[in-house]
Amino acid sequence: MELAEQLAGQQKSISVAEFFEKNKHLLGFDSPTRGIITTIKEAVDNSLDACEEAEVLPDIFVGVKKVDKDVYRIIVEDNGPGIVPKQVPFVFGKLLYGSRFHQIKQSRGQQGIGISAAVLYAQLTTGVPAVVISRTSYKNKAHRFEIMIRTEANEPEVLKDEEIEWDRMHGTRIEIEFKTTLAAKKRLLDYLMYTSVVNPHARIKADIDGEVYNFERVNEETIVPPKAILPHPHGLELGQLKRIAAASDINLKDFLINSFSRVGDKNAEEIIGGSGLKESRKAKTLTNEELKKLLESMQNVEVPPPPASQCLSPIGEDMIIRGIDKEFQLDFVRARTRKSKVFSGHPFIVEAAIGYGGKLESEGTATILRFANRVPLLYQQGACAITNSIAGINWKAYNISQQGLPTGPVLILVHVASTNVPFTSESKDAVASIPEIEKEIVLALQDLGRDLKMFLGRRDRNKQFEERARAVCSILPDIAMKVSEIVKKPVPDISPLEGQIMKKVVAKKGVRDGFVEIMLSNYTNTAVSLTIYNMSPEDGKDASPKPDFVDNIGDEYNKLWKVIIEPDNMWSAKYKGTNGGTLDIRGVEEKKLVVIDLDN
Ligand SMILES: Nc1ncnc2c1ncn2[C@@H]1O[C@H](COP(=O)(O)OP(=O)(O)OP(=O)(O)O)[C@@H](O)[C@H]1O
Repeated sequence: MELAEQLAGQQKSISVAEFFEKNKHLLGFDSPTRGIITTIKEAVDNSLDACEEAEVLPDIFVGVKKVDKDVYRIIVEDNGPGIVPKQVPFVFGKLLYGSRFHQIKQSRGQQGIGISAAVLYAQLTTGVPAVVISRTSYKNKAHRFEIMIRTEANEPEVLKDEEIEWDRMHGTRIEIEFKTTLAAKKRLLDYLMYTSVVNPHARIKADIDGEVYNFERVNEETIVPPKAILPHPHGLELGQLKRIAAASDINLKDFLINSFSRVGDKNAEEIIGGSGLKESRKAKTLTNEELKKLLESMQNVEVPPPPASQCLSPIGEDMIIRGIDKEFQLDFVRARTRKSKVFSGHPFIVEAAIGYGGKLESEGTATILRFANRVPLLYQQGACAITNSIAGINWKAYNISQQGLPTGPVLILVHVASTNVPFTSESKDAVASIPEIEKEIVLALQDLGRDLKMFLGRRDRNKQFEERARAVCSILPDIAMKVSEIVKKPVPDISPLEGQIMKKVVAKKGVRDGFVEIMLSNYTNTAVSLTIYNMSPEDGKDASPKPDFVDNIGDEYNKLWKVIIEPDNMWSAKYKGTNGGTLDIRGVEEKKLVVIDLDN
């Protein structure tokens, strides 16, 4: 037999499941340690996406349990809308099956591979089927499935499907067993923490081999789910245009207006004019050559950018700051949400934050948190446009040291949200280098860098001032003593002077000529909003100014004033009495307050 014929006999098509079984690394299953993180990430992404679509506040449980020497059971359970029973086998047992591939909107999942790839990985390493429980409403019973994938056909194989009682009203639970280790526990916890930072509306509870971790929500509002938009003429490729045209039965002008984002009467006419085609032609009758001409004209005509506000859901500056505050207690945090921009017809928004101090390591590379569509990116940091953009900034201009990447107690967060995040591979680890996106990242970080520089400058000035003031205050008692010896007078009280030098709030209380006097001076640089409590036997009815509140406690009266004192200003109150009682000041840090009792 001739070689060509021999080879012809060996040719056969392979299923996508077979392909990925051989090329697990492409989907993020390159090692058992990584497999556990990828599985949890895929399942948690799906849970968050599903909750967002159903507008419920996510309550997610993540469990990792050792069942044998090197076999762990991974559990992810959510309170989302659930999945109708007839879809369950396809969602978990067929690769490239999903609801989002053709939708143009921001979502975590896109390809319809993620969770079925985890099922595939499990059956490859342990041969144990995936268990899925799902319930769509309290009116329906939950279904429990045992599912495997028939790899050669890329079709699900349902080993069991039964109705069961389940305490969740609605939601989905997946249990997968595979060979792995817990070597990546730290990274897994980082993933959960980072997920919680950018999803502050989610509550995540994790039980990692008996140790429980809670990531609480700090926002009780659900996210407004992004809406799908039509494709934009500038982001289109010939194959897509062919598919859309084949499915339409209307004339060219209506086809352009109805099938594409932001195309109206005027630019539809312009596109048709530029293509040399007739307006009356039906889109589905266009030949390949004619479609090419149409596409060229679509890309040449100016069309307003796609409506990003509908299809994207940025986290927002306030929520980013709250998310960071929740998990990292820092001395400084600022965030920026940039305006939406477009690359190749795809809308995107860059958000960024910079944090400083707190418990961040003072040495070594800055903590960098990368996110795409609210999902933390944990691998391939070096290959990511986010990292490259950070390294490309001159951080020294913002008083941050740098060795390629910035170093020191700095946290940098970057979130790229898009209807089509350009990842470098299917495992969605790194954002590809797209000039429009990189430019936005750099602008956001430079803007934040300026804020950080101002904070550091102020902090250094304060530090310097405090050191000097402390030095002066340490010699004041000696000076007071010496002067009192010379002038033969009692040693004066130097506390008010100290307050003035150290830039504190000084509160004084004393009885003079049958009146109780309370005096406050603000020597700090900022206005202070204080609550003053004075507990004494006098009811203070004649007090000037009148207390905002008086509470009778036993034989005494607690008088309360709420005041705002500007820097270098003072406030005082006076009432008839012979016993000043006690003075308690709230609203200013203890280290910034001096309270002096003039009678003691
Ligand atoms: N917990 C869940 N609740 C409701 N629907 C779900 C859940 N998990 C998966 N789905 C549905 O199953 C589909 C397939 O999920 P899968 O993880 O395979 O792909 P994906 O999330 O769409 O994309 P990607 O491969 O990019 O992660 C989803 O598009 C969604 O419609």
